Parts: sequence; structure tokens; C-alpha cells
Amino acid sequence: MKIATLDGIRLHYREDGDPDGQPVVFANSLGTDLRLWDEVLPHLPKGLRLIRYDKRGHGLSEAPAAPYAMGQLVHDVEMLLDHLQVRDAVFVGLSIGGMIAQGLAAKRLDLVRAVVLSNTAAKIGTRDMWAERIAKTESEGLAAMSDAVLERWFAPAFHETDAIHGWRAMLERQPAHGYAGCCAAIAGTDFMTTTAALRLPLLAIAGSDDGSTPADLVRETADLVPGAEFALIRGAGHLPCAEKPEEYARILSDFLAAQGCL
Ligand SMILES: O=C(O)CC1=CCC(=O)O1
Repeated sequence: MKIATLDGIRLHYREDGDPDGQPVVFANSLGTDLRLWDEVLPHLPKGLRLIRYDKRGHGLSEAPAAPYAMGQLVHDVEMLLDHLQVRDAVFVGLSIGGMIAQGLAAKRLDLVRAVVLSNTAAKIGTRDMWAERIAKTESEGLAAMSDAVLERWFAPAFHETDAIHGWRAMLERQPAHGYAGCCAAIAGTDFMTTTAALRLPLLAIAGSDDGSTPADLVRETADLVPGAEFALIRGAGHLPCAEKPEEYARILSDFLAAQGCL
């Protein structure tokens, strides 16, 4: 198991693939850990250096007292990539992970050569919506919200699979204050202006049944950046990498090939 203590925060990460290959970094969504990418990685071409990590408050990373700020989440991964001596990575971020991707690309272009913004936006939800979710998480715990969250995560057919129970367990086992801390970071984030100033290769991925960041919202963020590409995965919700991993990997592989990464 790999843990790096960086500026006082313990971050859990994992590396797969070729240590000398093109780095591809994956950032997870709210309520998930780095296993979010388990089904995608085996379908990616060989020769890539695949780096995943748990953001603060999630998975096996430390969960300091909430709330967190988006700047802290960006700084955490910035330190991790410096620690791993990564430069010019393709950064794949899903939902809050996609917000981290936008923040990192705006701050440290030396670390990021291209971004994949999956099921995310420059701004997600409203302050009131997040305040409500934080209050419920703190008072009732994550299990009280998991039905509603899973409705947004997956299209109807996936709810009939055994795998749905694993995703529920992953969500409910996150530290409640870590989850709430990340909700606060999302509530305080509006990257409209900074993302519109980005000039780098960008692929946005959306799910047709995404109840959290609907496809139109994802496309709106992609449209901020000249030349951005957009891919829609039909029959998938907010976590298409879990629901349609082969299609997700194909879209990602095509993008990596177009960037000369393969
Ligand atoms: O609505 C959800 O729970 C999904 C979500 C919103 C931001 C994020 O990272 O996940």
C-alpha cells in the first residue's frame, strides 16, 4: 500500500502500468475511492503509467476535520504529483475530481498536458443544495442518503445488478465528515472564468442518465474551452467508468492516441 505524507496530510495512492510510460492521473468523485477506476484500467492500452489516489476525506487517505476548500484539494494532488515526479500528465477527473482537474490545469500547467473532464462542470449545484446535503450528512449519516445518491450515479438497469451493493457499501463507508468536507469544497467552487481561460486539449465525457451533472451541463463547461471534445455515453449515469467501463476506456484511449500518448 502506498501512503505519502505531504504537508501534513496522508494521501493514499496507487500506481499501475509502466512506470516509464505516459502518466495518466485519475481523480475520483464524491463518495468514491480509487476503486472507481478498477474496471476501466484493464481496457486501456499497455505502456501507460496509471496513477490513482484518494482525495482527502475519502478512501484510505486522511480525513481531517471539515470543511475543505477546493484550493486544498488541488494542492494535495499538486504535492502528490511533485512527490511522484510526474510532469505533463493527462489528468482524468470525475465530478469533484473534474473540478480538481480544472483547478490544477489553471494553476500548474507544467503538471498537466491534457484534461478529461468526466461528469463534471465548472460549477456544480448551488450553495443551498450543498448546505442541505452537508446538514443531512452530519445529522443522519451517509446511509440516510445513499438511495438518492445511487439514483443519480447509475441508470435504471444497473440497479438490478449485484454490483450496485458494492457501490452502496463504498459510499456508506466513507467518513461522513470527509464527505461533508468535500461537499463544502464543491459549494465554494465556481471555475467559470478560470476554465474559460484554459488552453489545452480537453475531452468532456457525459452520461445520458446522469442525475448529478446532466449532459447539457457537462457540454456547457466543455464549450468554455476552444477545441474541446465532447463524448456522450448512452445508458449511463454519473459514474460511466463503473457502468460502461469498456466504452469509457475506448473513448479515453482514442483521446490519448490523438494526443500522441500511445
Ligand atoms: O450528486 C452526487 O452525489 C454526485 C456528485 C456530485 C459531485 C460529485 O463529485 O459527485
